Amino acid sequence: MGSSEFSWKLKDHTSLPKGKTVAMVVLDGWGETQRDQYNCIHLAQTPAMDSLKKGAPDKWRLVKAHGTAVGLPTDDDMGNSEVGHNALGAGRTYAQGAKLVDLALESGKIYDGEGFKYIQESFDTGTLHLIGLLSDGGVHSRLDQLKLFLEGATEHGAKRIRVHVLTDGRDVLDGTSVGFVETLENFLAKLREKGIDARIASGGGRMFVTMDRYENDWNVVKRGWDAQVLGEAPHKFKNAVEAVTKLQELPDTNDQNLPPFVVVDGGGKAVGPIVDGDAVVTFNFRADRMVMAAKAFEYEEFDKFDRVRFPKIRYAGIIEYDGELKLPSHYLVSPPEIEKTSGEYLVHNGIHVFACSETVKFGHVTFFWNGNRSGYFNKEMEEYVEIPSDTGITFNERPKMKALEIAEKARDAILSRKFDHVRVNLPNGDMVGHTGDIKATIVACKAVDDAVKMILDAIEQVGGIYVVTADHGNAEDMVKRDKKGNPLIKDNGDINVLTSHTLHPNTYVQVPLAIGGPGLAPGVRFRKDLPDGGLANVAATVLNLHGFEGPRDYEPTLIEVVEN
Ligand SMILES: O=C(O)[C@H](O)COP(=O)(O)O
Ligand SMILES: [Mn+2]
Ligand SMILES: [Mn+2]
Repeated sequence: MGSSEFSWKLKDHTSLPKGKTVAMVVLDGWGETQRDQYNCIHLAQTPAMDSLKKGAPDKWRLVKAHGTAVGLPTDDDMGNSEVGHNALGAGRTYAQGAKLVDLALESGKIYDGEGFKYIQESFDTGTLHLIGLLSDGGVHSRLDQLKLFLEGATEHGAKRIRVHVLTDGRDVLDGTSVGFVETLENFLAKLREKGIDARIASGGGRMFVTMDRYENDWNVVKRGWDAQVLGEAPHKFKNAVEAVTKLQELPDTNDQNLPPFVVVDGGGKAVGPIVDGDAVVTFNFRADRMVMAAKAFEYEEFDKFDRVRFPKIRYAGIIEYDGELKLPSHYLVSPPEIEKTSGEYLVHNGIHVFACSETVKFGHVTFFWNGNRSGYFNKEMEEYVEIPSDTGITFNERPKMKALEIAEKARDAILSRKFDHVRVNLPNGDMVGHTGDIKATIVACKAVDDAVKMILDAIEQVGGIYVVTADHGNAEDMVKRDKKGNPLIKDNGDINVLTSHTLHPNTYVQVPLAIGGPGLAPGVRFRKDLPDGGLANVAATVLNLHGFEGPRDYEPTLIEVVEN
């Protein structure tokens, strides 16, 4: 075989042995920053993670998990699970959805593609519906992209437009949704001045309406379907600003879990249900929380809930959400082609893989890890275990989530000696951090630490190796800060709670990376020459620990072996 021909076979590492069980533990939303009263990791008892830190600098270090280091448009973009797990699994960074949609809108190429031409067929007689997350969070979508697309679509023939908004408060501060809705309303008013019939037709909070993920709770998608397609919701308003303002006043309600509403005309009739002949575009560029809605819009055969009406529409995603399922079949921008991920290399090189998390993060260690592909590479070599998440609650109500159950599965997988690579995501720091509940987040961090301990103990027993890291920050800082890093305090003395991931001014967010275990060969330590290493460097590092060199096109390994 010529040297230019591709082979899945990895080169043997020059000095590191094969045959060690490697536990790959990802702490979701666990960053490193100052240890103050807003740092829930610091406030919690975390002896296992604290002891790993003592290994610095040879066995514990920080890695970048935000911005361009994970393929986001700028270094002012906080990290997130999608780009973090993509980088961890693929060993390289890719221009991600946010960036690809930016480029397609900027160049106008978005309007030349098959996907746009497909929906354009509806513009003469039908309505163009846009459904997605309304904020500038940049994790799932961005308002500036929505505005550009609205403008472009009208220039390319759209005459009647209905926007179905999902309020955020999770990637941006809670309470900001009214402002985003106002901005959009003003923008649509300008389109109306130009003769375009453009309005907001429905809405609801992202965690309660439409944006469920990994099939945790189809009721969430159903609520969206009822409002967007059927024009039915428990709350009816004359306009969306009034809707969001009023609904927020309900007890225990915030932007994330706002109940669904529809906008109605003077006669009480919904202004924008989706009907035969319409076009629908979901404008979130991130897949996980749009896949379920995409299935509802696309699949003829569908039994997840009663759709009542299945209109004959032209549906496109702003991007393709699942390359394996080819979902949706029409899309406006091609997704990053994430190929030859470390997970695929592992199974081609005889490594048995076990991956586990609970539902809300299950796809992170499978779908995202494997380059946005659902399913196994090789069923004989892999086992993916999903522990059902609690549904119908916000996670501050049960902050321990399923951390213990995940750790038990990982422990059993390690002790069974059937697997060489045991990968888990521990969701608590992130999922509870997003609720903004500091007390609950402290409990969450302790639960994560207990889980880490259980996994490290199992690794100890089998003489294995552990790698512990995180995908981005969240629980380590729960307050919104000014540019200098000082907490922003409201007039009434309350803090401005930070529900989103973190991006610490000056240092930016960095996450820990620790290696160790009895199987780690003597002399293995972190290199000193890659201080800017990021999550994408972890894949080659892990392949080394399995006894292989990383592929040549991967970001370099973070470890070296020195003579003792
Ligand atoms: O989808 C979410 O829950 C948040 O927008 C981002 O969180 P994640 O990137 O950790 O999933
Ligand atoms: Mn995450
Ligand atoms: Mn998160």
